[in-house]
Amino acid sequence: MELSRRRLLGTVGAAGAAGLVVGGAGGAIGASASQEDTPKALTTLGSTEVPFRAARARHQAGITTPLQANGHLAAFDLAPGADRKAAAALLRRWSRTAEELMAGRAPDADTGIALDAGPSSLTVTFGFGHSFFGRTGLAKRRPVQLDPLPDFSADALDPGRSNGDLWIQIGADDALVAFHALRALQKDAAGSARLRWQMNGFNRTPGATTHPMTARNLMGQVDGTNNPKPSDEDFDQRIFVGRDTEQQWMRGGSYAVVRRIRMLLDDWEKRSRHEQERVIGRRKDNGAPLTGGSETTPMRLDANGPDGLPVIPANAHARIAAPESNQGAAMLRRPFSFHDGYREDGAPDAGLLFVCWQADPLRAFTQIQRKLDRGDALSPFLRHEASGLFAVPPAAEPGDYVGRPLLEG
Ligand SMILES: C=CC1=C(C)c2cc3[nH]c(cc4nc(cc5[nH]c(cc1n2)c(C)c5CCC(=O)O)C(CCC(=O)O)=C4C)c(C)c3C=C
Ligand SMILES: [Fe+2]
Repeated sequence: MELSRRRLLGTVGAAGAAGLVVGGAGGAIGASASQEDTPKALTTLGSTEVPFRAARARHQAGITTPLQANGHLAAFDLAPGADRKAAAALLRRWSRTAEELMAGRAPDADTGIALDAGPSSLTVTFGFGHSFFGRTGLAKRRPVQLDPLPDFSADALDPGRSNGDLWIQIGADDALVAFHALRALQKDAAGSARLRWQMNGFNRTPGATTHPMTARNLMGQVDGTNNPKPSDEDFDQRIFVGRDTEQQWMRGGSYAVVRRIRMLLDDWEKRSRHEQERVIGRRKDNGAPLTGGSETTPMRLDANGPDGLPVIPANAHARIAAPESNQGAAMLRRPFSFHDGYREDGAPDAGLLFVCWQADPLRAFTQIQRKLDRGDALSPFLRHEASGLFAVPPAAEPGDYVGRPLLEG
């Protein structure tokens, strides 16, 4: 089976370069598994590889990488007695495993879960939580940006599903590839760290729509339209830590805020489409602002209707969260939807694993969430149930592991 996977992967480069698409993913994989002697090229979905360390980018994969269809978020706490040296050894193991898996190679003593599949845009991203620094004797190297987030009035946070010493974000366009990575990394942690919490998410599968589109969330809204774009002049400055940071090990890194936000879908779905659109300030069908145009047309926040009232209501989510309402603050939102079955009252336990990226959480997430907390029309339909804040260092240098400048610097 190992030989088969390697032979398959050997065809990836040629297939990918030629943009060859071999039917659906299931078809290609099914055929290869049953006909070991005649390996076929992987689909482009399966063969797409995201480099563990990009040649020019300093940041880890999984921040500006396009959203994948499957995601796992996991937080670990160091085991009692595990010190800085043990943490360094764990990050070394994790980095090696992540690099192998992202290249579509099986790690040692593999479970076989992802056999036959290519890398499928797998990304693995590592971060450090506030508590990590005290436990490893590195309190002096803890960035102020990791100071705990303030309490918000609508918070109903579960501490057991919040924060943690170490955080991993996994994304892949194949569910087995994503789970395989989660298992491999969890096994690597044995003896050094134990799982604190773990959450599973999903997004639309690439190829499900006629052309690439902004994702929809479980409320049915086009979500992600007004994200900062890598082509924006101030993108790097907003999302990645700059050279003037006190903690040089974070230069080129970013801060991730993670929130498990349950949606009160029974209440939401009772509202008319017109009401739902006024809650956000954008149309549901194409994501265009209520002031007209297409999805990418800027909102006209100063436009009034014939009744003299703002066309985009004063409490519309997109208005309150916009940089214009927040002294220019912006973040890169990169969420996964979640559905964890049904609650006792029959309501879906579903919503958004909200993950956002910024150079400074105080000036981005906290600034905006404070504003939303005071009068966002969307808030009555949401419950913030878990929260985390993590320092995500830059990518490892070749031959190195993520976080070495912190752990050995
Ligand atoms: C603190 C930050 C934010 C939280 C928490 C949040 C939750 C949340 N948002 C939606 C749905 C939409 N959000 C949209 C825009 C938008 N949201 C935030 C911030 C938070 N959202 C920002 C900064 C923006 C961009 C504002 C702008 O510049 O225009 C939109 C509109 C489309 C878009 O631009 O993405 C939707 C829809 C949900 C469902 C949710 C919690 C579950
Ligand atoms: Fe939002």
